[in-house]
Amino acid sequence: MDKLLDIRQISKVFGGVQAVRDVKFHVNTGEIVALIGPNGAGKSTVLNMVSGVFPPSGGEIRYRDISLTALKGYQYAGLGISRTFQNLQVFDDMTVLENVMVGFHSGTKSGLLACGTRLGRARIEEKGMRDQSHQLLEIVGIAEMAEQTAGSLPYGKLRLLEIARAMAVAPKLLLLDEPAAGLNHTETADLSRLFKQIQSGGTAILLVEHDMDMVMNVADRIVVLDQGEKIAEGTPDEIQQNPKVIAAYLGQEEAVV
Ligand SMILES: Nc1ncnc2c1ncn2[C@@H]1O[C@H](COP(=O)(O)OP(=O)(O)OP(=O)(O)O)[C@@H](O)[C@H]1O
Repeated sequence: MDKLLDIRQISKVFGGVQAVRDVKFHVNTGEIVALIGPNGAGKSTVLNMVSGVFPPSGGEIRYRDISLTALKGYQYAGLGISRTFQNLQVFDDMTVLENVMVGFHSGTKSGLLACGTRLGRARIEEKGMRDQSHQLLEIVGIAEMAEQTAGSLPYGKLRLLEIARAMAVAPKLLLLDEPAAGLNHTETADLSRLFKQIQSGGTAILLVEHDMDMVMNVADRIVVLDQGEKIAEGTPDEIQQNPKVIAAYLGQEEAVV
């Protein structure tokens, strides 16, 4: 399998806090990798470095043959990396469909300004965007809510909306930060199926998640962080039996076993 994302010994220091230290792992094309660990282990910090929110203090992140470490956040457009956030980022007053269409703007040839003034190519692209946005809403299972304002959706559906929007750029790599947070058991199971479906379309997923049922169900491989360092990596079966992982989780409310 091809390495899509290669994280090479990255570190992050915030003031005096060493949030991440020499972490190394990779994600293959079309693979689902879960990044787990107790609270404060450094998972979100790794995701933020991969998605260009801030650079590593040390080490390198390679995506295909590009060094992400050298890029600014805005240079990520068009790379095929997309993400969702721990805290929902939807526009409450816009419709569900419009929220998904926002996700297309970085990928359109005419750009946001031309779309706004509805000139030639922009209009054509907008029709295309509407159709594709509808398809994405169908994939995540909320197409019947397309014309409702996003603010009227229940929490679980908003999570699906965020994923539909992240899919607008047809990502090769989807970064998900705690997508199951606040979801009930049925919603979590539905989301797990959706991730498998997204994977079958060729998209790789790097998933930060506390819900161990979801992680064990969907992940091909799991990377475990504790206090900023990688302590284990393996298949779900291997991780569930790893003594270091069990010890790291002792006293945490989310048990691995
Ligand atoms: N912007 C920041 N400034 C200072 N310290 C930070 C910052 N972001 C994270 N940290 C610290 O870095 C460490 C790792 O935090 P991080 O949020 O990456 O952990 P996490 O594994 O995602 O935790 P959780 O599961 O609770 O979300 C923590 O000690 C945290 O307080």
